[in-house]
Amino acid sequence: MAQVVATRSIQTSLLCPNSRSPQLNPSTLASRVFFPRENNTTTSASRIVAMRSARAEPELIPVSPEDVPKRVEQFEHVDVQELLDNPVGSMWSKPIVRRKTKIVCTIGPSTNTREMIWKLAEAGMNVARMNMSHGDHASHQRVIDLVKEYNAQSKDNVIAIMLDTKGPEVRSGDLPQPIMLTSGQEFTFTIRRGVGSADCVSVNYDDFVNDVEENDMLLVDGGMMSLMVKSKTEDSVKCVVVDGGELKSRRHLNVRGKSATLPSITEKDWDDIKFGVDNKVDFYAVSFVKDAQVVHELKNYLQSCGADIHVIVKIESADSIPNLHSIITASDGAMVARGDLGAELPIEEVPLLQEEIIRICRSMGKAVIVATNMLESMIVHPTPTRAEVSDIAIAVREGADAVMLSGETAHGKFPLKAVKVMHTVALRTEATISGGEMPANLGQAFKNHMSEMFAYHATMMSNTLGTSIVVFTRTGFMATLLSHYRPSGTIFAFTNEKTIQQRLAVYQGVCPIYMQFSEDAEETFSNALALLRKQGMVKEGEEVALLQSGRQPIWRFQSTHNIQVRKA
Ligand SMILES: Nc1ncnc2c1ncn2[C@@H]1O[C@H](COP(=O)(O)OP(=O)(O)OP(=O)(O)O)[C@@H](O)[C@H]1O
Ligand SMILES: CC(=O)C(=O)O
Repeated sequence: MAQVVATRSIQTSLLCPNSRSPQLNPSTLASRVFFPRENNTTTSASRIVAMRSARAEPELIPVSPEDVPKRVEQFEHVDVQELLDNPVGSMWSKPIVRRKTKIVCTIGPSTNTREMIWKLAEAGMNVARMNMSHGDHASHQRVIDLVKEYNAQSKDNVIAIMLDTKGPEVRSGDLPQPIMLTSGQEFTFTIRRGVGSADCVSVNYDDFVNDVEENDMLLVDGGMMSLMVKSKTEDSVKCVVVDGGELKSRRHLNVRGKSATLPSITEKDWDDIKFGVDNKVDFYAVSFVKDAQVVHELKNYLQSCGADIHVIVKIESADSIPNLHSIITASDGAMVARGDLGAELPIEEVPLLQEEIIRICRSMGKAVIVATNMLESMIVHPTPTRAEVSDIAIAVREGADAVMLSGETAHGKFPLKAVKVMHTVALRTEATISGGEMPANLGQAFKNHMSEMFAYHATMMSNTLGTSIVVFTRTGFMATLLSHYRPSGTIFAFTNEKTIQQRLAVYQGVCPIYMQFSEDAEETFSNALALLRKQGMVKEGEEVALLQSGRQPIWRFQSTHNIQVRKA
C-alpha cells in the first residue's frame, strides 16, 4: 500500500531516548540514517545492501508505480547500525511503519482524470477535496464517481471524499483584462453590477460598503495586493493602493480584522450540500464558520435527510476566533484554513492559531487538518522550498491528523511530486516523534468511561510491546478514539461499513479496512489477521494488540470488551 516505505526500526532506533543512538546530533544522524549514494569501497551501507539481498525480500511497498525499480532508495532511512547488530531475520519480524499523518488533495484541472486519481491514490492521497468555489456539479460528479470507482476496486486503500463549500466569499468582479495597480494610485470598488474598468471594479457583496470603514485595509488574494479605504459613498468604496500588482477577474477580497456580515452557509452552499447528500460524500469542509449555531443548523439538516456526513469547520474568519471552543465542540473536526485566516487576521497570528486549533482539537478528540500554501512553490517548480518542508514537519509534530494540498494538486504542474514530498516529509518527521511511552493524558479525563479506558490501555500495551493495534468497529468510534491517543503502531481498523471505512481515512495513524464480520468473534479475529497477512500489512508471526470494545460492542454475548495480544 502507498504509505508503506520503511520498517519500524527507524522509529525505535532513531528516537528512543534509551537506544544506542541517544542523541540526534547532525553527525550521528547523517552516519546512521542516510546511505551514501556514491561509494565504490565496501562501507557499512554497501554491506547492508548485500546482507539485505541475501535475505528474504522485506515488505517494501512502492509509493507509486514509478518507484518500483528504485528499491535501494527506499532504504535510505533504514537504520544501518541496527541492521548490522541484529542477527539475520530478527529485524524483519518487527511491524512495518506506515505514514500516520494523512494527505488531503484538492482535485482540479491537473488531477481530475481517472489516471491521475489512481496515481494520486497510489502516491499517498487519503482524502480527495472538491472546492465548490470552482467547477460545476457535473465536473465534481465525475471526480466523485472516479474516487468511488477507485475505492471499489482497491484491496488495501481507501480515499475519503470531502466537499468544501464556497461560503460567503467576497470577490471582485470580472474584468475584460487584468489591470496593473501601482502604489499610491486611487482605485474604487463598487456594489454596482458589471463594472470593470481601469479604476473601478464591482464587488459581489451588497453590504460591502456598510462593512468597511475609513482606514480599513483591503487585501486582494490574501495579501498579494493591499488597498487602504479612503472614503465611501452610497455604493462605492474609494481606496488608495498600498501594495500594487496585477488585478485579475474574480479575486478574493478580505478586510483585515473583519469578517463579512454574511451567513456562513449561502444559498449556493445549501445547493452544494444537497449535492453532497445525494452523492454520500464523507465530509463537508464548511467555509467561514463564525459560531456553533451554523454547525448545529447543518447537522440538523443532515439528520433530517438521514445523511451520515461529518462536518469539518474551516477556521478562517476573524469572528470565529472568540468562539473556537464552541465551534469545534459542535463539529467533527476543524481545518486551519490559513489562506483566509492570514488575511482576516494579522499574518503573524497564523502559526500561533494553528498550534492552538490543533491543541483544542486534540484535547477534544476531533480531527484536525492543516491547509494552504504547504508546498505552494511546487505549483510551478518540481522541488519545494526548505521553508515549505519545515512547514509540513511542524504540522506533523504539532499532531495534525492531516495536511492538505490545494493549488499544488488542483492546477499545479507537479501534483504527484507534491504528494510524494508530503509523504516523505511526514514519514521522516514521524520517525523523530518518540513513541513507546505513555499515551497523552487524555485518559484521565475519561477514566470513568469503559471505551476510553480500553483505548488508553490498548495504546499502552501496543506501545510497550511495540506492536500494531487491530480494532473492530461498526461506527468508527473506537478507531478514532485510539487515533487520538496516538499509539506508536498502526491502528488497523476493521469495519463492516463502507462509509465508516472511508471516513476513517482522515484520522492519524488509522488504516481502515472493510471486512464482513461473522457472528462468531473468534472467526472474525482470525479472518482479520489472515487478511492482514495476505495483504502484507503484517508478517507471519508478528504480534498485534487486538481490541474489541466501544459504545456498541459487536459481539455482545461472547466478548463485549477485550484486549489481547496475538500472533498473526
Ligand atoms: N474544480 C476546479 N476546477 C477548476 N479549477 C480549480 C478547481 N479546484 C481548484 N481549482 C484551481 O486551483 C486553485 C487552488 O485551489 P484552492 O482550493 O486553493 O482554491 P481557492 O482557495 O478558492 O483559491 P482562489 O482564491 O484562487 O480561488 C484555485 O484557485 C483554482 O484556480
Ligand atoms: C483552505 C482555505 O479555504 C483557506 O486557506 O482559506
